[in-house]
Amino acid sequence: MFCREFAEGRCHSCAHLAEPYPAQLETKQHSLQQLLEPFHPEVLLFPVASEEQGFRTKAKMVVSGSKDQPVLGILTDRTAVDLSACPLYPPSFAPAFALIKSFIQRAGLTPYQVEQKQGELKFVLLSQSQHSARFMLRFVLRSKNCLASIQKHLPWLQQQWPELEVCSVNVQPVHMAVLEGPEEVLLTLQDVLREELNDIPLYLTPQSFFQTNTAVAAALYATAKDWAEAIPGKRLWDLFCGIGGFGLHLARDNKWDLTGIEIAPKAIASATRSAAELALTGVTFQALDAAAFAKASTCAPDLLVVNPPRRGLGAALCQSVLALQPAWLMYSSCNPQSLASDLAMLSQDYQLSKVQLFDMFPHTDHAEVLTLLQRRPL
Ligand SMILES: C[S@@+](CC[C@H](N)C(=O)[O-])C[C@H]1O[C@@H](n2cnc3c(N)ncnc32)[C@H](O)[C@@H]1O
Repeated sequence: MFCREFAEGRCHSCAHLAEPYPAQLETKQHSLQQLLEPFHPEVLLFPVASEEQGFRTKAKMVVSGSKDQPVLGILTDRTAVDLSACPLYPPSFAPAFALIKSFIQRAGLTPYQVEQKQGELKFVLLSQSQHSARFMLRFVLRSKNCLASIQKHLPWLQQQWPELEVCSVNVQPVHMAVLEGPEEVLLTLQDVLREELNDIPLYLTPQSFFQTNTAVAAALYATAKDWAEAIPGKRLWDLFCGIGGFGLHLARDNKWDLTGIEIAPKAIASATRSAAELALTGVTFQALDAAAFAKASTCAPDLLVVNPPRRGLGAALCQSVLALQPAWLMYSSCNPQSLASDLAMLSQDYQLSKVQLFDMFPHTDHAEVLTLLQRRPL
């Protein structure tokens, strides 16, 4: 894949872009094998490859430059690098970024300048449904000072860009490297972007997590469903369920009674909507802290699915899992290091049965890893 910003040394986000993709995958698999060697995995499957470009369906752009010449991309050593032609995004993103820049000019949105603590527009966040090709756009602002201007000019943007389905403003007043704040102001009638993976409807909302590589996420959920098919039992928990990707795939044919737990209420509303659309019975989604839920539970599921943020499960939740003793544990991780720390605790009672790498983040050192663990015989 050719990238001008990489070739000319301005962007280093894809650290391994110069290596042929098969070699990148081989290196990642080798690192994973070494990292998980102490846990003696019974089966280490071949990695699931990604498309080499056009796979990233979610963009987080720092806005810099000026309101007349905005730059969407990254800031390295205080230099603005425009990434609106980044080949990681599908081809439909470049024209969308061009429209967003015109909109910034029209609405007079001054980019936030970190050094001077001046300006309003911090980030632009853009997601696209690969099912409908429609977009969700979010402006992260320092305050609501520009809100009226955004509202005034939004009909122009919608007219130019009929695929824009959801638009909102996030208010992030704090001067620190936090991407978004708690307050979200919805500007369109639609508040969800419908995605569909393996015939499962998923509803993306402004403040809910969704995977960055939709095609690899589809393969990940399909594999999780496959692995779960051979597992006996009825009770399934999906902790850190987000908008329900894992749980909904597994519960699709009503084999499992599913409890999905997630901290973000909007994500829980999305997951509940999908379950209703699929007419699933025996499914509950609740907005709760996963560790508190597990600690307060006395009855273990037969299969526990976990997909925590980068920090992993941590000691408290691992202790709850060891106390509950579910027969099977499926752990999907976006951070092999925290996965290994958690496995160091869990492996006292669990055998690592299967491992597979899903290359959600090509050209980087990051990897998504799906693992299946079975409780050792008592
Ligand atoms: C890596 S994402 C996985 C989401 C989902 N499983 C998916 O496939 O899209 C981690 C999720 O954990 C949620 N989360 C973070 N802290 C949490 C907590 N303490 N309890 C429950 N959920 C939490 C986040 O909101 C996010 O949706």
